[in-house]
Amino acid sequence: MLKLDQGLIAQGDFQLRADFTLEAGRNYAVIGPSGAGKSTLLAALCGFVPLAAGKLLWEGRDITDAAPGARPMTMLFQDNNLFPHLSVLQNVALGLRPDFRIVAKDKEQIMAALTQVALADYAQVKPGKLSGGQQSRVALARVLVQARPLVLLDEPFAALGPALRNEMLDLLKATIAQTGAAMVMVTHAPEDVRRIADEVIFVEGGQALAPRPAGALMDDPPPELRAYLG
Ligand SMILES: Nc1ncnc2c1ncn2[C@@H]1O[C@H](COP(=O)(O)OP(=O)(O)OP(=O)(O)O)[C@@H](O)[C@H]1O
Repeated sequence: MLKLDQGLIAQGDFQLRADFTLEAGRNYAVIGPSGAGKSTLLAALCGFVPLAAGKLLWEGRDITDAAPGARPMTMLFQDNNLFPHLSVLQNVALGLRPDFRIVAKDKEQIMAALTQVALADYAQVKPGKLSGGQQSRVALARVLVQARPLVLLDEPFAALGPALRNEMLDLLKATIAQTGAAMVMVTHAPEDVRRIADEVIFVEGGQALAPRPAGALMDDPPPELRAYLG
């Protein structure tokens, strides 16, 4: 589905090599030490950082130089990226129609996404009136309406307490699974890996290793991963 072919990502003096394929509908966790390059890897996949070498292929099509908005993926940002002056409905609508030209069918789709995240009654409310968990659910609804085949998340829900975080991760997994999208999530928490991931991309020593099945890897981690997990 998404192939990073002999990829090299450079940020100043920092370099990260990555060569792997992501399959449709799978959930991937990206883990590794602080500063190893997890965020940089995500930024390169979604086009905020160009590849210094190598190619990015989507179903065989070269998207190495495609602009972020032209890629088959969407990103859920840690801070939710909600606009305070817009209503919940308008914030979600931005995912569908950046020009706000919403027709009846779009509104139905937005309300369906808000229903999925249990916020249908909050469509006209401004984000500032919502709790942290509710704000995260608005951001998730915006991802859902975009219906892209790949969803990237960089430490989502980090601002939430443990119980709410787990609730959000479960909701995320269930709703994304309904769309059939694959998910790539950066996380620092081993328990998130077990909760959500089919496979793990371990980033360390200037390399993003190819995905490995999560259960087996976490049950019997290789020495570098064991050192990271502590
Ligand atoms: N804009 C930039 N210019 C130069 N170097 C950068 C830039 N952004 C990140 N880096 C460097 O790239 C390296 C990887 O950073 P990155 O944030 O991707 O790591 P990370 O694994 O996500 O870390 P953390 O777990 O702490 O968030 C670091 O050495 C960082 O200093």
